[in-house]
Amino acid sequence: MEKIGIFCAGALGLWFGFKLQDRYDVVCVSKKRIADAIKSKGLTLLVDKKRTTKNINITENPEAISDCKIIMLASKSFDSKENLKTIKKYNPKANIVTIQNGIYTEEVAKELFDKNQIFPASVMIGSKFIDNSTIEEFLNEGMILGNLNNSSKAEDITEIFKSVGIKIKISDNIERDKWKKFMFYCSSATLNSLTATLSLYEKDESWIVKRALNEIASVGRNLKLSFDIEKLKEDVFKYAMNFRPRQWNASVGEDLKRGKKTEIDYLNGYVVELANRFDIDVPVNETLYRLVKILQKTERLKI
Ligand SMILES: NC(=O)C1=CN([C@@H]2O[C@H](COP(=O)(O)OP(=O)(O)OC[C@H]3O[C@@H](n4cnc5c(N)ncnc54)[C@H](OP(=O)(O)O)[C@@H]3O)[C@@H](O)[C@H]2O)C=CC1
Ligand SMILES: CC(C)(CO)C(=O)C(=O)O
Repeated sequence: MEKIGIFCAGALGLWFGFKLQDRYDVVCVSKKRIADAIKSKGLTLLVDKKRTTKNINITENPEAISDCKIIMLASKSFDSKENLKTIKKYNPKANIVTIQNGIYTEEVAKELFDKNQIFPASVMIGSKFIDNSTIEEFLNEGMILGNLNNSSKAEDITEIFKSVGIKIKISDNIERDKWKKFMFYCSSATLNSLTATLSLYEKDESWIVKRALNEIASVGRNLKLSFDIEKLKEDVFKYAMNFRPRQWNASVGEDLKRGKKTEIDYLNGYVVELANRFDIDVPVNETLYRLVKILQKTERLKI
């Protein structure tokens, strides 16, 4: 049986660990506070107020990933480089699934690993911490997985996820699908993080979503992308206008509420960085970016 490692399992990584351990040999590597809590109480998943608790294999020792065939990197983007180096140290031949929002982690992974070991995923599953041993699923629209080299391994990994009931599709162009999520995040999820809005189709929200997407497309036109950024922009806008979550706690907002560092430098901050490179103005993305940075400092949203 394939052994699967969830490296740096937090809100989303633990969700995957919870599902995958039903059929596979899974080890989650987490911070000590989380590993200790789950070892003593089990991991509880809350879905629509229903609680299920399971015992999962969890440790804070990174060596535990050394015999895993598949490793899901589940840390935040700002930790990607360091954690990919740790994976390389303990298991240089592993197949690595990257679930980070944004497009940065795969860039680093390509520098450290062979392309056919990297399986980028775009995840539309929302999970947040209630406490160190309890997570809540608040959104489940499934995920898309792809690979950087044509290989049948992505299909095998997809089957593993499917076999435990995870909604998953295989991508015919994972660069496009990662950008799709990146554009949705920067235009819409950052807005949810700042305002708690659930209604992107309303006048004020759609005004921001549209302009943020136009700016990202203008930046994207300067890059060598393998897809039509104008079409993707239209697709993301349509998706956002039809998005009807009952609950939505975007991760940047969750981090602001907890007084934790956010991934904004790799989201709207990355749009700003690219725009500066090409001398383009991206005022809506830059404002969203700077607002998150200010809130990180003032802790105004901290509960
Ligand atoms: N949560 C969600 O709904 C979604 C998240 N994503 C993406 O998934 C990624 C993970 O997000 P999320 O689960 O919310 O983030 P979390 O912060 O909840 O999880 C990451 C965990 O990794 C831990 N960590 C960091 N370094 C190490 C290490 N060396 N050893 C052990 N643990 C470590 C962190 O600890 P500490 O907190 O102490 O730093 C944290 O507990 C992000 O890139 C996000 O963009 C994508 C879709 C949805
Ligand atoms: C929950 C979801 C899918 C959209 O906001 C997400 O990617 C995140 O918040 O990190």
